[in-house]
Amino acid sequence: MAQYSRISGSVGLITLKSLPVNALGAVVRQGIVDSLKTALQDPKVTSVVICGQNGVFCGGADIKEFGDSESGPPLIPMIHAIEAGNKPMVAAIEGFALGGGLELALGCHYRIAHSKARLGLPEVTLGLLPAAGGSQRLPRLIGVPAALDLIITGRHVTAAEALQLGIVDQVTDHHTVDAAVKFALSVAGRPLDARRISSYSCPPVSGDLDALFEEVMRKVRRGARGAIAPVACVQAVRAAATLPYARGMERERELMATLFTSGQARALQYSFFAQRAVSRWSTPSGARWDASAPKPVRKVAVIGLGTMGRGIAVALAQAGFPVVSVETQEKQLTEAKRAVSQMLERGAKRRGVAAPLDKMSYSSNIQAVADVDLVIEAVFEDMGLKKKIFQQLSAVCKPDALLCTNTSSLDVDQLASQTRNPELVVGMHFFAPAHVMKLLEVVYGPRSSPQALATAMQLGKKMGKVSVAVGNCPGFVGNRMLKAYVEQAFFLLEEGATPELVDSALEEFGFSMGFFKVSDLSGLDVGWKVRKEDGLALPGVSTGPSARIRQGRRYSPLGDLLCQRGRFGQKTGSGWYQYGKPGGRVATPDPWLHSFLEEYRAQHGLVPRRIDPQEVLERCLYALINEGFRILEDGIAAGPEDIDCIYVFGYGWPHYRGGPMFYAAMVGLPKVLERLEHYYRAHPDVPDLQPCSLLRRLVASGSPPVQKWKEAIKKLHSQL
Ligand SMILES: CC/C=C\CC(=O)SCCNC(=O)CCNC(=O)[C@H](O)C(C)(C)COP(=O)(O)OP(=O)(O)OC[C@H]1O[C@@H](n2cnc3c(N)ncnc32)[C@H](O)[C@@H]1OP(=O)(O)O
Repeated sequence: MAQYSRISGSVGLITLKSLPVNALGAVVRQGIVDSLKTALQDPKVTSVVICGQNGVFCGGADIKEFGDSESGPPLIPMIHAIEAGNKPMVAAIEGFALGGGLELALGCHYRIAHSKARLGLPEVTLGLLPAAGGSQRLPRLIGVPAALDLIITGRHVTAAEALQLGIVDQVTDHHTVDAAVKFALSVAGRPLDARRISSYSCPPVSGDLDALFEEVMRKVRRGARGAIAPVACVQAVRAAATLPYARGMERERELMATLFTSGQARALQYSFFAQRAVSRWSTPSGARWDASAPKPVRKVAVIGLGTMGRGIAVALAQAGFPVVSVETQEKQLTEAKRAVSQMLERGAKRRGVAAPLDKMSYSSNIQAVADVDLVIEAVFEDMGLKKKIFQQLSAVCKPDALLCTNTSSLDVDQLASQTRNPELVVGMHFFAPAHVMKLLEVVYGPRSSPQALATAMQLGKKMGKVSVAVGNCPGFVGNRMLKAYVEQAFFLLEEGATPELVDSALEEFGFSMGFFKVSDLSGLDVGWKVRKEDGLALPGVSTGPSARIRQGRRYSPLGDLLCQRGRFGQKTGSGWYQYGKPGGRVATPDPWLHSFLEEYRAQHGLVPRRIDPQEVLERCLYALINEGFRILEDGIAAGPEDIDCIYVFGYGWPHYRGGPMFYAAMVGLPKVLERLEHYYRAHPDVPDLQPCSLLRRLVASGSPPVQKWKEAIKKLHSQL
């Protein structure tokens, strides 16, 4: 709702009231329309202030209402009525003015912001554009280049930057509504024509306007990789720059209509709520986020300063934690100190703050962690080494310290069993580079206490990560699913595809890099080492029937064969592609590799066939999705939102496709099932293609929408 009152004798005060962020739902819009009418009709009122309750101006349109048929007064005429009003309207901005919230403020004649407020038009992140006049008013107010920057990126600006850009008229450190009322009293009776932004022309740009838009559009298309909203944002701003306001608004409406009904907007809005849903974690044993208080964490340690350890230490220091970093190899320690300081300085420069160098301390002695509240072990993926470290930590640390491992796939419970307090052991699986990547898998073992899980989840949140609680199994969620995808990519090469064909299909889908390019970048030797440890990559079985079978199922030794030839990817100058020189970064197709594949197929009696991009997508993505269903069935992830966040924030799944499980729901579960059945018939020696029983049961129960899977899975489990 919106509450109306009159204060200071002559100021009408409209307060938006809709917890938690005063979103502009139907009831709020109705309240504003009614309050506005009262204020404009009351002869005692000479000016009006619009504010929000609880220190928040407005978080924008109510995203929860987007799928529903529209009810209540529409936003655009409401904002026009505010702008057209004959009494000065002042927006009192505290907390946030985002999306429709900022558009509402832009309809006002003046804007006063608290110094801690943040403003922005983040609609692009929801697959939309600022379509309540924002794309037309903002460029008229602050100019085309600055408006393009804000609208295309969706970034929030501080009140200080908003003042500098000309979005707000005044910034206050005091009570914002009081300041706005005082301001409203001072402007009462002043003419308003020059304050109505819709009547402005965009300030002229220096240089050629067409050239500017062409350049921006080129950049946006390159960066968007198939996302349609950023492109529509540019088109809408171009309309503001080239058309009268009314025609610009028509263009804004047309573009919005296309976006609004697109699958991309639905996916991004799903993702918005999924990110919030994963913070409300639960485990199969009944532990829950709202019943488990985290332990206080004041000081943290990182063990091992390789690439991962350095990134984790930087992320912790940037989040304000004092960090003790332990590295026993002196040479590595010296290098790491320099690298960590550089990373902190670069990050600080980018964010315009002081580098938190004073948060870091270093040691080559594990005793240095004696007084910390939480340790993150980040040494090599070697179970023997990790076990030894956990034994040492258990002896050295405070008895109530949380011991975490950054393992990407090893058994967290085995490590817990090395300690005095296995309930205080959890996995914190970061993604490289750990100070950049948003994802954190928090892995609970069978003995991890709810409090340990809650503490790691909260630490992740403080580090700005999307933290997802997952159960303990080889590869957890992300890497377990990836295995099925990688396997299909190899099999497709055996059957006739090239790395270029597979990669271009995946890149066309929206991944920034296809699997083979990623593999060259991260180093083929990484997977080879794991396969050797798992008993898959065996020396001396390059021919005969056993060459392509391991542990009773189809196996492709192609990756192992490249590694045996020293082709580790970019670092050696060749892998699935060639790079000209070791360390080269530009992938070019490699004739040697093509001949090698031909010889390999001939040697193993494989008759190559034409493979189309659709098959690449179906085989790679549906195999991965099928494993996702198995993970849900096993209770390793609590719901599809958890898997989707993991893939969007950790594995480069295109954000505008929501994540693999959302994508499966969009494609249609019956279709995913039918294609998996088809491929499993063709490849009965590939168990990953055998449709999982949960997928079958969801299809049999009518393929509920993805938001209802959690409920459906619970019901299906209870029927077993
Ligand atoms: C014609 C179309 C015109 C306009 C289009 C739009 O306005 S689209 C909406 C544009 N606004 C946004 O994109 C803002 C989205 N919200 C946020 O970025 C953050 O929520 C915000 C406001 C910065 C607050 O962040 P904070 O970390 O403090 O809280 P949290 O994100 O957990 O949100 C709290 C709960 O509020 C719900 N919520 C937030 N914004 C909206 C919204 N616009 N509509 C509906 N609900 C919203 C959010 O889901 C949280 O609820 P929960 O039940 O906990 O999930």
